[in-house]
Amino acid sequence: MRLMELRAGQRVAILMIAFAIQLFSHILWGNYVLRHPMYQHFISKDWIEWIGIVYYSGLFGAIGLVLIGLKISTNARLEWWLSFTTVWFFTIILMMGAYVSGLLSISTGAVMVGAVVTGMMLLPVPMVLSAVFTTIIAMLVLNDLTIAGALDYAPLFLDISVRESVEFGRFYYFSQFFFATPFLMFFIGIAYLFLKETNSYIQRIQLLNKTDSLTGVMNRRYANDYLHMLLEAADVKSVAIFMIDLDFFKRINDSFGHLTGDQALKMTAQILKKNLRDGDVVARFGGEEFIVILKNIDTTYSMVVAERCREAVSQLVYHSTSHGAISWTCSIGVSVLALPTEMSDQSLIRIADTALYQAKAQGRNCVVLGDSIETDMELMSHEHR
Ligand SMILES: Nc1nc2c(ncn2[C@@H]2O[C@H](COP(=O)(O)OP(=O)(O)OP(=O)(O)O)[C@@H](O)[C@H]2O)c(=O)[nH]1
Repeated sequence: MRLMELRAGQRVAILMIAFAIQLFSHILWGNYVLRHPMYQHFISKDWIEWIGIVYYSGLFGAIGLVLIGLKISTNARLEWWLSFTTVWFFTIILMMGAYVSGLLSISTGAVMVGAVVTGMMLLPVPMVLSAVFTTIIAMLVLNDLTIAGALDYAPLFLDISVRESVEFGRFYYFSQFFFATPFLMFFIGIAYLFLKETNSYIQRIQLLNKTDSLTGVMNRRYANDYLHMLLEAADVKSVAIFMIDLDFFKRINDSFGHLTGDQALKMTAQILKKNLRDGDVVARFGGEEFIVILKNIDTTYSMVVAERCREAVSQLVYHSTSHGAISWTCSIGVSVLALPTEMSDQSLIRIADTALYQAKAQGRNCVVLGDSIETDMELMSHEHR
């Protein structure tokens, strides 16, 4: 189950389960401290009882919100109210807890930051931000009242003379640590899941952006970018491209249907990949046209590889249930270029395209090498005109 795909109610439920666990751990802390004479002179019994009532009510409220969150189906209005109630319920109880245990304490700081970040991942951002701004203002006012002497600082813990002892110091910091840790673990866990999911979405989108959905090989945009990058790369000595076009493909579509045509395209893409090295790029350039881009390869070897691809395509057979065995061929135009060059990537493609037309004119199912020097001069004078 992905975090980002959860319904608003489910998100509220996750947040409230964590909150309920946190409140329960605070209640346990209160009961433990109250029962141990050693700690009793460190804490205010009245305040612990007061915050105990708040936390018990919070615990039941959180459980109620979990149940409502899991129960409501997708309903924009209900979801809005549920998220709104959750944000403010969470904020008010946390504010009360922060006041009694110290507005400037480690646990308050950790929860302030963590709650905002996690809240923005799970709940509507404007709601969370409005709660954050209100909390900041409330904290400023409470801090000011504390400084002015109208309120006690961290009233849960007893008076200043006790606060100065080593035992109290240990008790206070251990308590703060205990208050902050479960919250922090939850925040870190949610942030980790969120980042993991975001990264996998980004990778998926990047992949979809550069692959052809039918055949699974790269798309034309990627091929153009890659070729452009190769021509500029300092460590590339030569580039070869094959323009590959299936022969009489219209006939396959017309005689056996488009789905069979699609199968032929997929099988062609796969066999081309199989006959090339890992670093070579195969992309679908148009309808029934593919481009192959190879680097650091000479003309002789390019022709060997192109011939191997042509041969492999001609041996493909698609077994159709209604039409039996279907096979097809392809024509290939090759252009090879030593680098560095003044020539553009588009010129290199045009040379291979011209060679491809020649292959079609020569009867198809063959490989023709483009005359890069002649075409090069022609194209360059064309480009400079
Ligand atoms: N099934 C299928 N067919 C496609 C796709 N894209 C293009 N085509 C078909 O590919 C065919 C290309 O036909 P033409 O350009 O006339 O070329 P051809 O029949 O292959 O003939 P030559 O290239 O001259 O050998 C058309 O019928 C297009 O409809 C596709 O994604 N799937």
